[in-house]
Amino acid sequence: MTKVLRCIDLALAPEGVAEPVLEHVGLEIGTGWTAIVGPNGAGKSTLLRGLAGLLSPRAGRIELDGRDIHRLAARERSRHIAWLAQQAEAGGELTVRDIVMLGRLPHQGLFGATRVQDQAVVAQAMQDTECADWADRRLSDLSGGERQRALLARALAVQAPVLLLDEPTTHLDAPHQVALVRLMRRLGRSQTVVSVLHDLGLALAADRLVVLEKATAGPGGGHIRAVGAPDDPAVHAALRDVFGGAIRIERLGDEWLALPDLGLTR
Ligand SMILES: Nc1ncnc2c1ncn2[C@@H]1O[C@H](COP(=O)(O)OP(=O)(O)OP(=O)(O)O)[C@@H](O)[C@H]1O
Repeated sequence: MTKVLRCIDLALAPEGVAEPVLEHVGLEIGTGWTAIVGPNGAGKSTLLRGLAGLLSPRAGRIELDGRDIHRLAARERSRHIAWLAQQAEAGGELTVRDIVMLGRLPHQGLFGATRVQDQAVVAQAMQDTECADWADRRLSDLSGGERQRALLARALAVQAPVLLLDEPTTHLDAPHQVALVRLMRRLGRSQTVVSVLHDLGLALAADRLVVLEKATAGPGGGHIRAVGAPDDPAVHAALRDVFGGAIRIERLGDEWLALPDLGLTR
């Protein structure tokens, strides 16, 4: 099973943007759950889109177990790398079950015949994201959080060794955020799970954080400020720096908490 993503002196820019927003990215991401964090506009989604093979590098390259991901056939790449986008799709007339079944497409034959095992994988993915109860409803009729869970189920249904999730907790209530964190930790035991997260409290539950820093002036020039485990002091220092002192990081038992430093007096 392929598992290791490696960025080598990588520069990336969104489509149509002249200057790279991220430069000199050197990073190796293997099995486990990795959270990408950083300020708005630092390039988190751009990095994730790059890892998914959706952007051509402006410099350097990205390898999956030593193979340049841009040399993989699209179908092969989509079997190896599953992807949840930041912007939820409307889904048209498709039901939740139809949408989740699309996750099996990279594994199906020429005529897309659904196999018994595909149905079992789809059922499991809907169970893992708690959307089995409304499997026959149209995606377009669901609430924001329900839709997010259905699209997450589609990404899970790919059963790819690499799972890339851009803001997967968007629209989720607290119990479903907790369930998703537990799921990412569980999947990380055998898969390479990478998620962009704004909620630093959730990100500190990951095996590893990648902290991005925005360039001090003007567009472009974003870079990796720190990579490490949630208890790594260098990661804490980087988080405090890139968020301009707006957060405090504290330990509570075995967990690390990131709290907004509101500075309120009552
Ligand atoms: N289509 C685009 N056209 C022009 N600039 C873009 C485009 N998409 C992104 N950018 C710019 O690229 C930079 C990085 O954007 P990106 O979406 O990767 O940041 P991010 O860290 O994910 O931000 P956020 O936390 O706000 O989601 C930003 O300065 C953004 O304005």
